[in-house]
Amino acid sequence: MSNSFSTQEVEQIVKPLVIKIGGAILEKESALSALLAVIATLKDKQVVLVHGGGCVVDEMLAQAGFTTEKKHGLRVTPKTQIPLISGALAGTVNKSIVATANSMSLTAVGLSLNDGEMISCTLSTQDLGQVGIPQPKNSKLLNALLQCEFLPVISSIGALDNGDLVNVNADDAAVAICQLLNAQLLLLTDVNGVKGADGEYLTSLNGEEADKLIEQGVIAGGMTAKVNAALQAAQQLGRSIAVASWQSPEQITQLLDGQGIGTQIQPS
Ligand SMILES: Nc1ncnc2c1ncn2[C@@H]1O[C@H](COP(=O)(O)OP(=O)(O)O)[C@@H](O)[C@H]1O
Ligand SMILES: CC(=O)N[C@@H](CCC(=O)OP(=O)(O)O)C(=O)O
Repeated sequence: MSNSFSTQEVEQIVKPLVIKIGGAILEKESALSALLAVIATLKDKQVVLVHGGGCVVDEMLAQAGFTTEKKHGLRVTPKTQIPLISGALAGTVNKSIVATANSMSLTAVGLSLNDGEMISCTLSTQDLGQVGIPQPKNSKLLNALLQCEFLPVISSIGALDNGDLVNVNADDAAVAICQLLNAQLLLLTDVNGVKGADGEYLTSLNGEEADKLIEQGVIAGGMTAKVNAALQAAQQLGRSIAVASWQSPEQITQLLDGQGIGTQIQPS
């Protein structure tokens, strides 16, 4: 009997799905559970979660009496703040997502970028302190975990070749994990996608349009880092990357059915 799937559909089915969640989901326990409940229904799909937690870092730094600054959506990270930032992201946030997932029988495993040498980092040249630029390195650990049906949950703390810890923007971390696995990528945030100059959500966005909107200040803050990360992934993988909301996790099944959700960031 011949099957009726196109090559593209078959690729879509067998590729792992990397889902990046922004930190704000952690402030809404029911949203995280709702997302994990949808992931639990994707029985034949290998899923990897990459998470941020910028808002948790903001709170912890403020509590410790530190001020913090962001440039183009990236946190300036003095070396002295690394213990606190890595403790927040690779510790508190990562362990609490893993615990919530395991309470829902998802058999999650908490990791950071340097575990199993998945991702190597170099220091950003943008004068940001201990901020890392991630590159895919070794997929053995992730492939083994996925084959054994674990749900990997990855924080955006990485390391340089000399062993120093670095803070990586979580959208950049998700792109590197996606490249490592040649996976599909979905960037989930607290809004329904990227808004254009008229304040309406865009269904599609290419590099040229994005540069203009960033220059005009229409795309700002954390959305700048996200759009730049998505453009890089779209360009490298030769396919569009969705930016959508974690507030509507049921959209994931639409994405897997080949429908566009949120804003599709296009390769140029
Ligand atoms: N053009 C834009 N369209 C949508 N959101 C934008 C835009 N420009 C800035 N933002 C802001 O970016 C935020 C998402 O970025 P960020 O807070 O870093 O998300 P996450 O933590 O999910 O990575 C939105 O909540 C919104 O306030
Ligand atoms: C270098 C850099 O900016 N690192 C980010 C890492 C966390 C993150 O990206 O969190 P969200 O996805 O919730 O924004 C930070 O310190 O906030």
